[in-house]
Amino acid sequence: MAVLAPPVAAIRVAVRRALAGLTADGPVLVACSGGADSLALADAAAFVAPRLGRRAGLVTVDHGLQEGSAERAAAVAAWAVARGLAPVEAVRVDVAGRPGGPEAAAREARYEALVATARRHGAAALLTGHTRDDQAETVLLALARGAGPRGLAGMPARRDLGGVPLLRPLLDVSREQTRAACAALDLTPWVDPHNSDPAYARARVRAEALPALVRALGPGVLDGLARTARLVAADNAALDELAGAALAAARHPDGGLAVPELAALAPAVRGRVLHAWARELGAPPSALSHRHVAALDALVTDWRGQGAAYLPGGLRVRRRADRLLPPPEPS
Ligand SMILES: Nc1ncnc2c1ncn2[C@@H]1O[C@H](COP(=O)(O)OP(=O)(O)OP(=O)(O)O)[C@@H](O)[C@H]1O
Repeated sequence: MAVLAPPVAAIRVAVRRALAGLTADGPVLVACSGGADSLALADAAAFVAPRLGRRAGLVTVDHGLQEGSAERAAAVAAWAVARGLAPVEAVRVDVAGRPGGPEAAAREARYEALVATARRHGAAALLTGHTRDDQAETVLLALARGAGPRGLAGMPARRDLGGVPLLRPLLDVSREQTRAACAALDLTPWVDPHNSDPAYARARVRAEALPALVRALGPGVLDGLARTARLVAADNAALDELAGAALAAARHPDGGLAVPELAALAPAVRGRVLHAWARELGAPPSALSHRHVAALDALVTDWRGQGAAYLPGGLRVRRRADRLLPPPEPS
């Protein structure tokens, strides 16, 4: 009997763990670019899911941005069908006319298409191939831009994406392992030229910063960064729970928040309460920064009769007496 290559076994174990926790019916769908990470993930899902009484399918998105992208999508889909995955879809998206840079636009279009496809098939979950290396890059980038705990927690292993559970089974698996698994399985991954394009900060972190850290500090750096993300995520969950209770306690029936209640909170909890409230008021999370939350905080802790704090989305929060007042309803 042929011996199973260790990286193939490790990836199957990781996928089995992720799928074992699913209770909803329906297939799981692997989001696959054809790169080594998501190809190894798709192969493992094809092996593991039927053994857990589930179907595994695959969806690959063609952004139409690179020469030959349609052929790549078709090749990934053909491989998936041959591998026994079902359902299999290659979805073409239109990236033009979206706000932000081309990378952000492609990402937004991709996630929209992935969620729509998952919903159409009643999928129990969508799986992506983010690895421990992606996590380490994310944490390093977050540290470098001075992110708070939310950024340092990196990518969660599980989150909700428009009503569909998004799972990242490979967050403890290294990129070296996904490449080795593909080689052992005789799979030829697609190599995304963007991943090595020095125009992107992440590509520079991948090609230069992380290898330099590994040379200086040893190979444990990648595991260390990923572990930091896990530890911070656990603290975040606890602080978020405290903040949820504190927000409920500070609410006034007029939709405002009671300043004395807010002032009594630890700064870390108060910041989260104000962040959550700003989101509730309609501030787009992607535009909501530390600066906006600090302006709200100043209405509580540095009150000098100043004017309103402005939030993204054209929202204005004022303080009157001992209350923070939500923006007036648009007339
Ligand atoms: N075109 C695509 N179609 C479907 N899923 C995608 C596509 N591009 C990325 N993904 C999903 O998002 C994950 C992260 O993609 P990203 O490009 O950030 O990382 P990557 O390290 O290049 O991954 P991979 O080696 O699998 O391409 C992938 O592992 C895959 O699950």
